[in-house]
Amino acid sequence: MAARTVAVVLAGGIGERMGAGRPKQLIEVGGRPILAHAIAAFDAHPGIAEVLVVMAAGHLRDAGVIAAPFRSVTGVVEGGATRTASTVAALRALEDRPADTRVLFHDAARPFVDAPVIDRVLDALDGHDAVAVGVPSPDTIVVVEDGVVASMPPRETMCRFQTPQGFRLGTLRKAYELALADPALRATDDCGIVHRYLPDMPIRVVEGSERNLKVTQPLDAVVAEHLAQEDLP
Ligand SMILES: Nc1ccn([C@@H]2O[C@H](COP(=O)(O)OP(=O)(O)OP(=O)(O)O)[C@@H](O)[C@H]2O)c(=O)n1
Ligand SMILES: C[C@](O)(CO)[C@H](O)COP(=O)(O)O
Repeated sequence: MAARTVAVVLAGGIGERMGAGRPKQLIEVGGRPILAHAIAAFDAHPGIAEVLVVMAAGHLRDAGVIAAPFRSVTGVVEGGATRTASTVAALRALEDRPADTRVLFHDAARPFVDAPVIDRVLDALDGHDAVAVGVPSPDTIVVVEDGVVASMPPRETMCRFQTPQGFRLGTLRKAYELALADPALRATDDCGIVHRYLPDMPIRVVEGSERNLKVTQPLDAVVAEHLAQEDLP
């Protein structure tokens, strides 16, 4: 029997850049918390059997209340000081699962992930152990060192990563095992961990969506409210 596919909603951050005085995933857009939007997208998807929420310390009760109406949420666990540490908390919570389990890691701060994006990640996991979601960059991206341009990669090769990022659990476990043994570990996402510690592992990139924005700074909350209003019946 195929292993259950799990979505991990990472909500372990404190939203420093948002400066709302509480984690930004608790802010409401379109009348409900950003965290609820993110959970709802996976809860409603027929390919997702289970959702695990990783929440910032001190806010587990809030997350429990938000998650309670969703049939597929099987747990709310405490996150760590970094996104990477929060992923580790999720991996611990999933340690009894088979290595071929498909697991999708999603930023709670991306409330408008939709079914077509989730479909593309799940489909790509049939042929790959690691899958990222990306959108083309409308801006020219440059590498800056000491305040001057060090290189200008061709824009058509540039892509902005979003989430969910999908993995076979055994592959992500292996990458994290190596990463956690590295005192110089630094990463901004889980594909970054796979890329650095399992460099021969191809990471398939599938198309994301411009609506799948990450609510990071106050202006993003204004845009998110606008998008949420568009979705209301
Ligand atoms: N220790 C952390 C840090 C981040 N995240 C999650 O990772 C996603 C992307 O992180 P980011 O946008 O940076 O959120 P924050 O860390 O909350 O923001 P900031 O860096 O401004 O504090 C968010 O859903 C966030 O909750 C997490 O689970 N655990
Ligand atoms: C995972 C991510 O959303 C991909 O764009 C991004 O790297 C998260 O970075 P953050 O600094 O934790 O917001």
